[in-house]
Amino acid sequence: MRIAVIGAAGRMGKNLIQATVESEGVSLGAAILKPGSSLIGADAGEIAGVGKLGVAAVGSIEECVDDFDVLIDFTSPALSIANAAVCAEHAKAVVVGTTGLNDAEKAQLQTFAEKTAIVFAPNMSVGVNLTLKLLAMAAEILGDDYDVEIVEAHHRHKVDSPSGTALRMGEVVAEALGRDLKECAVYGREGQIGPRTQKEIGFETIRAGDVVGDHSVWFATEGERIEITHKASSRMTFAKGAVRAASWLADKQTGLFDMQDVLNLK
Ligand SMILES: NC(=O)C1=CN([C@@H]2O[C@H](COP(=O)(O)OP(=O)(O)OC[C@H]3O[C@@H](n4cnc5c(N)ncnc54)[C@H](OP(=O)(O)O)[C@@H]3O)[C@@H](O)[C@H]2O)C=CC1
Ligand SMILES: O=C(O)C1=N[C@H](C(=O)O)C[C@H](O)C1
Repeated sequence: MRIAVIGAAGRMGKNLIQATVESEGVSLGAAILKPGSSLIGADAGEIAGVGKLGVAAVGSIEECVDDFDVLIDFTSPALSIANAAVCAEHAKAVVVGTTGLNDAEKAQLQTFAEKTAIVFAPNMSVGVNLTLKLLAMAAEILGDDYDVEIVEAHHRHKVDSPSGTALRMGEVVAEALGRDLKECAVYGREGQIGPRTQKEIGFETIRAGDVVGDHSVWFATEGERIEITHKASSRMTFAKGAVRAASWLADKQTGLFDMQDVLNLK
Protein backbone atom coordinates (compact mmCIF):
# COMPACT_ATOMS: atom_id res chain seq x y z
CA MET A 1 0.00 0.00 0.00
CA ARG A 2 1.38 3.39 -1.03
CA ILE A 3 0.90 6.22 1.44
CA ALA A 4 0.89 9.95 0.71
CA VAL A 5 1.63 12.35 3.56
CA ILE A 6 0.32 15.91 3.26
CA GLY A 7 1.84 18.62 5.44
CA ALA A 8 5.04 16.63 5.06
CA ALA A 9 7.30 19.20 6.72
CA GLY A 10 4.98 19.69 9.71
CA ARG A 11 5.41 18.31 13.22
CA MET A 12 3.22 15.29 12.44
CA GLY A 13 4.19 15.14 8.76
CA LYS A 14 7.82 14.29 9.51
CA ASN A 15 6.80 11.64 12.06
CA LEU A 16 4.33 10.18 9.56
CA ILE A 17 7.05 9.80 6.94
CA GLN A 18 9.31 8.09 9.49
CA ALA A 19 6.50 5.79 10.68
CA THR A 20 5.70 4.85 7.07
CA VAL A 21 9.33 3.98 6.35
CA GLU A 22 9.56 1.91 9.54
CA SER A 23 6.29 -0.03 8.95
CA GLU A 24 5.97 -3.28 7.03
CA GLY A 25 3.64 -3.62 4.05
CA VAL A 26 3.50 0.10 3.24
CA SER A 27 5.71 2.50 1.32
CA LEU A 28 5.84 6.25 0.85
CA GLY A 29 4.23 7.09 -2.50
CA ALA A 30 4.10 10.87 -2.19
CA ALA A 31 4.87 13.78 0.14
CA ILE A 32 2.90 16.99 -0.27
CA LEU A 33 3.91 20.45 0.91
CA LYS A 34 2.22 23.84 0.98
CA PRO A 35 2.20 25.41 -2.50
CA GLY A 36 5.22 27.70 -2.84
CA SER A 37 7.23 25.91 -0.12
CA SER A 38 10.98 26.23 -0.64
CA LEU A 39 11.23 22.46 0.04
CA ILE A 40 9.25 21.41 -3.07
CA GLY A 41 11.46 19.02 -5.06
CA ALA A 42 13.50 18.02 -2.00
CA ASP A 43 13.65 14.36 -1.02
CA ALA A 44 10.83 13.49 1.42
CA GLY A 45 13.16 11.34 3.52
CA GLU A 46 15.62 14.18 3.90
CA ILE A 47 12.78 16.54 4.93
CA ALA A 48 11.81 14.02 7.61
CA GLY A 49 15.42 13.38 8.67
CA VAL A 50 15.38 9.68 7.81
CA GLY A 51 17.73 9.73 4.80
CA LYS A 52 17.03 9.69 1.06
CA LEU A 53 13.87 7.82 -0.04
CA GLY A 54 13.78 8.74 -3.73
CA VAL A 55 10.41 10.53 -3.34
CA ALA A 56 10.50 14.20 -4.34
CA ALA A 57 8.04 16.40 -2.41
CA VAL A 58 5.35 18.10 -4.51
CA GLY A 59 3.24 21.23 -3.97
CA SER A 60 -0.29 19.87 -4.48
CA ILE A 61 -2.33 16.70 -4.13
CA GLU A 62 -3.41 16.91 -7.80
CA GLU A 63 0.23 16.40 -8.91
CA CYS A 64 0.55 13.02 -7.20
CA VAL A 65 -2.93 11.53 -7.19
CA ASP A 66 -1.73 8.47 -9.19
CA ASP A 67 1.16 7.84 -6.80
CA PHE A 68 -0.72 6.74 -3.67
CA ASP A 69 -3.53 4.51 -2.37
CA VAL A 70 -4.20 6.27 0.93
CA LEU A 71 -3.65 9.86 2.04
CA ILE A 72 -2.65 10.62 5.63
CA ASP A 73 -3.71 14.14 6.51
CA PHE A 74 -2.73 15.98 9.70
CA THR A 75 -3.05 19.60 8.61
CA SER A 76 -5.94 22.04 9.17
CA PRO A 77 -9.75 21.62 9.00
CA ALA A 78 -10.41 23.45 5.69
CA LEU A 79 -7.46 21.78 3.99
CA SER A 80 -8.43 18.31 5.23
CA ILE A 81 -11.93 18.77 3.80
CA ALA A 82 -10.55 19.90 0.44
CA ASN A 83 -8.14 16.94 0.36
CA ALA A 84 -10.85 14.46 1.30
CA ALA A 85 -12.97 15.80 -1.57
CA VAL A 86 -10.13 15.09 -4.04
CA CYS A 87 -9.63 11.62 -2.55
CA ALA A 88 -13.35 10.82 -2.77
CA GLU A 89 -13.36 11.88 -6.41
CA HIS A 90 -10.41 9.57 -7.18
CA ALA A 91 -11.50 6.70 -4.86
CA LYS A 92 -8.42 7.07 -2.65
CA ALA A 93 -8.70 6.14 1.04
CA VAL A 94 -7.97 8.80 3.68
CA VAL A 95 -6.76 8.92 7.28
CA VAL A 96 -7.69 12.28 8.83
CA GLY A 97 -5.98 13.20 12.10
CA THR A 98 -6.69 16.91 11.93
CA THR A 99 -8.62 18.32 14.91
CA GLY A 100 -10.83 21.39 15.27
CA LEU A 101 -13.34 20.45 12.55
CA ASN A 102 -16.79 22.03 13.01
CA ASP A 103 -20.05 20.10 12.67
CA ALA A 104 -20.49 21.08 9.00
CA GLU A 105 -16.97 19.86 8.17
CA LYS A 106 -17.61 16.57 9.98
CA ALA A 107 -20.83 16.16 7.97
CA GLN A 108 -18.85 16.69 4.77
CA LEU A 109 -16.51 13.84 5.71
CA GLN A 110 -19.57 11.64 6.21
CA THR A 111 -20.69 12.51 2.66
CA PHE A 112 -17.24 11.79 1.16
CA ALA A 113 -17.30 8.44 2.97
CA GLU A 114 -20.10 7.35 0.63
CA LYS A 115 -17.46 7.36 -2.14
CA THR A 116 -14.31 6.30 -0.31
CA ALA A 117 -13.12 4.83 3.00
CA ILE A 118 -12.06 7.27 5.72
CA VAL A 119 -10.61 6.89 9.21
CA PHE A 120 -11.14 10.09 11.19
CA ALA A 121 -9.97 10.27 14.80
CA PRO A 122 -8.71 13.06 17.07
CA ASN A 123 -6.08 10.78 18.55
CA MET A 124 -4.45 7.81 16.83
CA SER A 125 -2.56 6.42 19.85
CA VAL A 126 -3.47 3.01 21.23
CA GLY A 127 -3.22 4.42 24.76
CA VAL A 128 -5.78 7.20 24.27
CA ASN A 129 -8.20 4.86 22.52
CA LEU A 130 -7.98 2.40 25.40
CA THR A 131 -8.44 5.34 27.79
CA LEU A 132 -11.73 6.18 26.02
CA LYS A 133 -12.98 2.71 26.95
CA LEU A 134 -11.84 3.14 30.56
CA LEU A 135 -13.64 6.51 30.74
CA ALA A 136 -16.93 5.04 29.54
CA MET A 137 -16.64 2.29 32.14
CA ALA A 138 -15.78 4.73 34.94
CA ALA A 139 -18.63 7.08 34.06
CA GLU A 140 -21.18 4.26 33.91
CA ILE A 141 -20.13 2.97 37.34
CA LEU A 142 -19.70 6.35 39.09
CA GLY A 143 -22.80 8.06 37.69
CA ASP A 144 -24.06 11.58 38.39
CA ASP A 145 -22.66 11.92 41.92
CA TYR A 146 -19.12 12.46 40.58
CA ASP A 147 -18.17 15.81 39.02
CA VAL A 148 -16.38 15.41 35.68
CA GLU A 149 -13.55 17.78 34.71
CA ILE A 150 -11.24 17.35 31.71
CA VAL A 151 -7.78 18.95 31.76
CA GLU A 152 -5.53 18.98 28.71
CA ALA A 153 -2.04 20.37 28.07
CA HIS A 154 -0.30 20.86 24.73
CA HIS A 155 2.66 22.68 23.17
CA ARG A 156 2.64 26.43 22.53
CA HIS A 157 2.00 26.02 18.77
CA LYS A 158 -1.36 24.25 19.02
CA VAL A 159 -4.13 26.33 17.43
CA ASP A 160 -7.36 24.59 18.52
CA SER A 161 -8.82 24.38 22.03
CA PRO A 162 -9.93 22.25 23.73
CA SER A 163 -7.99 19.49 21.98
CA GLY A 164 -9.91 17.08 19.78
CA THR A 165 -9.02 14.33 22.22
CA ALA A 166 -10.42 16.24 25.21
CA LEU A 167 -13.66 16.83 23.32
CA ARG A 168 -13.92 13.16 22.37
CA MET A 169 -13.30 12.22 26.02
CA GLY A 170 -16.12 14.58 26.97
CA GLU A 171 -18.44 13.01 24.37
CA VAL A 172 -17.68 9.50 25.62
CA VAL A 173 -18.29 10.42 29.27
CA ALA A 174 -21.43 12.43 28.45
CA GLU A 175 -22.86 9.56 26.43
CA ALA A 176 -22.18 7.09 29.24
CA LEU A 177 -23.99 9.44 31.64
CA GLY A 178 -26.93 9.99 29.29
CA ARG A 179 -26.03 13.65 28.69
CA ASP A 180 -25.49 15.73 25.54
CA LEU A 181 -22.04 17.35 25.62
CA LYS A 182 -23.30 20.34 23.66
CA GLU A 183 -25.67 21.12 26.54
CA CYS A 184 -23.46 20.36 29.53
CA ALA A 185 -19.93 21.46 28.49
CA VAL A 186 -18.35 24.42 30.32
CA TYR A 187 -15.17 25.81 28.75
CA GLY A 188 -12.84 27.55 31.21
CA ARG A 189 -14.13 29.49 34.22
CA GLU A 190 -13.55 33.06 35.33
CA GLY A 191 -15.12 35.58 37.71
CA GLN A 192 -18.17 35.28 39.99
CA ILE A 193 -19.54 32.19 38.32
CA GLY A 194 -21.33 30.64 41.31
CA PRO A 195 -21.10 27.04 42.42
CA ARG A 196 -20.68 24.21 39.98
CA THR A 197 -23.83 22.63 38.58
CA GLN A 198 -24.07 18.90 39.06
CA LYS A 199 -24.20 17.79 35.45
CA GLU A 200 -21.70 20.13 33.82
CA ILE A 201 -18.54 18.73 32.27
CA GLY A 202 -15.70 21.23 32.60
CA PHE A 203 -12.77 21.71 30.22
CA GLU A 204 -9.48 23.36 31.17
CA THR A 205 -6.71 24.05 28.65
CA ILE A 206 -2.98 24.55 29.20
CA ARG A 207 -0.68 25.67 26.34
CA ALA A 208 3.03 25.64 27.21
CA GLY A 209 6.43 24.83 25.78
CA ASP A 210 6.85 21.51 24.00
CA VAL A 211 4.18 19.37 25.72
CA VAL A 212 3.29 16.64 23.21
CA GLY A 213 -0.17 15.95 24.65
CA ASP A 214 -1.50 15.30 28.18
CA HIS A 215 -5.13 14.53 29.03
CA SER A 216 -6.64 13.98 32.49
CA VAL A 217 -10.26 13.29 33.33
CA TRP A 218 -11.28 13.83 36.94
CA PHE A 219 -14.24 12.10 38.57
CA ALA A 220 -14.57 13.86 41.94
CA THR A 221 -17.10 13.61 44.77
CA GLU A 222 -17.15 14.34 48.53
CA GLY A 223 -14.31 12.28 50.02
CA GLU A 224 -12.45 11.06 46.94
CA ARG A 225 -11.48 11.60 43.34
CA ILE A 226 -10.27 9.43 40.51
CA GLU A 227 -7.99 10.84 37.81
CA ILE A 228 -7.60 8.92 34.57
CA THR A 229 -4.58 10.30 32.74
CA HIS A 230 -2.83 9.71 29.43
CA LYS A 231 0.48 11.40 28.58
CA ALA A 232 2.05 11.22 25.13
CA SER A 233 5.82 11.69 25.18
CA SER A 234 6.46 11.28 21.43
CA ARG A 235 4.45 12.11 18.28
CA MET A 236 5.52 8.71 16.91
CA THR A 237 2.70 7.14 18.92
CA PHE A 238 0.17 9.12 16.83
CA ALA A 239 2.09 8.51 13.59
CA LYS A 240 2.30 4.74 14.10
CA GLY A 241 -1.43 4.66 14.80
CA ALA A 242 -2.15 6.60 11.61
CA VAL A 243 -0.06 4.20 9.51
CA ARG A 244 -1.85 1.28 11.17
CA ALA A 245 -5.16 2.92 10.21
CA ALA A 246 -3.94 3.34 6.62
CA SER A 247 -3.08 -0.38 6.40
CA TRP A 248 -6.44 -1.29 7.96
CA LEU A 249 -8.21 0.60 5.16
CA ALA A 250 -6.67 -1.68 2.49
CA ASP A 251 -9.79 -3.84 2.14
CA LYS A 252 -12.38 -1.06 2.71
CA GLN A 253 -14.12 0.65 -0.22
CA THR A 254 -16.38 3.14 1.57
CA GLY A 255 -17.39 4.20 5.08
CA LEU A 256 -16.42 6.55 7.90
CA PHE A 257 -14.46 4.84 10.67
CA ASP A 258 -12.50 5.85 13.77
CA MET A 259 -9.58 4.37 15.71
CA GLN A 260 -11.95 2.34 17.86
CA ASP A 261 -12.84 0.46 14.64
CA VAL A 262 -9.20 0.09 13.62
CA LEU A 263 -8.20 -1.24 17.05
CA ASN A 264 -11.32 -3.39 17.42
CA LEU A 265 -12.29 -1.60 20.64
CA LYS A 266 -16.03 -1.19 19.92
N1 LIG B 1 -5.21 12.66 15.50
C1 LIG B 1 -4.03 12.67 16.13
O1 LIG B 1 -3.56 11.63 16.66
C2 LIG B 1 -3.24 13.94 16.17
C3 LIG B 1 -3.75 15.06 15.59
N2 LIG B 1 -2.99 16.18 15.48
C4 LIG B 1 -3.57 17.27 14.71
O2 LIG B 1 -2.91 17.34 13.45
C5 LIG B 1 -2.95 18.69 12.97
C6 LIG B 1 -1.54 19.14 12.58
O3 LIG B 1 -0.74 19.22 13.72
P1 LIG B 1 0.83 19.57 13.61
O4 LIG B 1 1.53 18.55 12.79
O5 LIG B 1 1.29 19.81 15.00
O6 LIG B 1 0.77 20.97 12.83
P2 LIG B 1 1.85 21.63 11.85
O7 LIG B 1 1.44 23.06 11.71
O8 LIG B 1 3.22 21.32 12.31
O9 LIG B 1 1.62 20.84 10.47
C7 LIG B 1 0.71 21.20 9.47
C8 LIG B 1 1.48 21.27 8.17
O10 LIG B 1 0.59 21.47 7.07
C9 LIG B 1 1.23 22.36 6.19
N3 LIG B 1 0.30 22.96 5.23
C10 LIG B 1 -0.42 24.11 5.36
N4 LIG B 1 -1.12 24.34 4.25
C11 LIG B 1 -0.82 23.35 3.39
C12 LIG B 1 -1.22 23.03 2.05
N5 LIG B 1 -2.10 23.81 1.36
N6 LIG B 1 -0.73 21.90 1.47
C13 LIG B 1 0.13 21.12 2.13
N7 LIG B 1 0.55 21.36 3.39
C14 LIG B 1 0.08 22.46 4.02
C15 LIG B 1 1.88 23.37 7.11
O11 LIG B 1 2.84 24.15 6.43
P3 LIG B 1 3.23 25.62 7.02
O12 LIG B 1 3.76 25.38 8.40
O13 LIG B 1 4.23 26.10 6.04
O14 LIG B 1 1.94 26.40 7.04
C16 LIG B 1 2.47 22.44 8.16
O15 LIG B 1 3.75 21.97 7.76
C17 LIG B 1 -3.61 19.51 14.07
O16 LIG B 1 -4.99 19.64 13.79
C18 LIG B 1 -3.42 18.64 15.31
O17 LIG B 1 -4.36 18.88 16.32
C19 LIG B 1 -1.72 16.25 15.97
C20 LIG B 1 -1.17 15.17 16.59
C21 LIG B 1 -1.90 13.93 16.76
O1 LIG C 1 -2.03 19.30 18.20
C1 LIG C 1 -1.48 18.34 18.77
O2 LIG C 1 -0.27 18.29 18.96
C2 LIG C 1 -2.32 17.21 19.16
N1 LIG C 1 -3.58 17.22 18.82
C3 LIG C 1 -4.53 16.20 19.03
C4 LIG C 1 -5.75 16.73 19.73
O3 LIG C 1 -6.15 17.88 19.49
O4 LIG C 1 -6.37 15.98 20.50
C5 LIG C 1 -3.96 14.94 19.61
C6 LIG C 1 -2.72 15.07 20.42
O5 LIG C 1 -3.06 15.30 21.75
C7 LIG C 1 -1.72 16.07 19.89
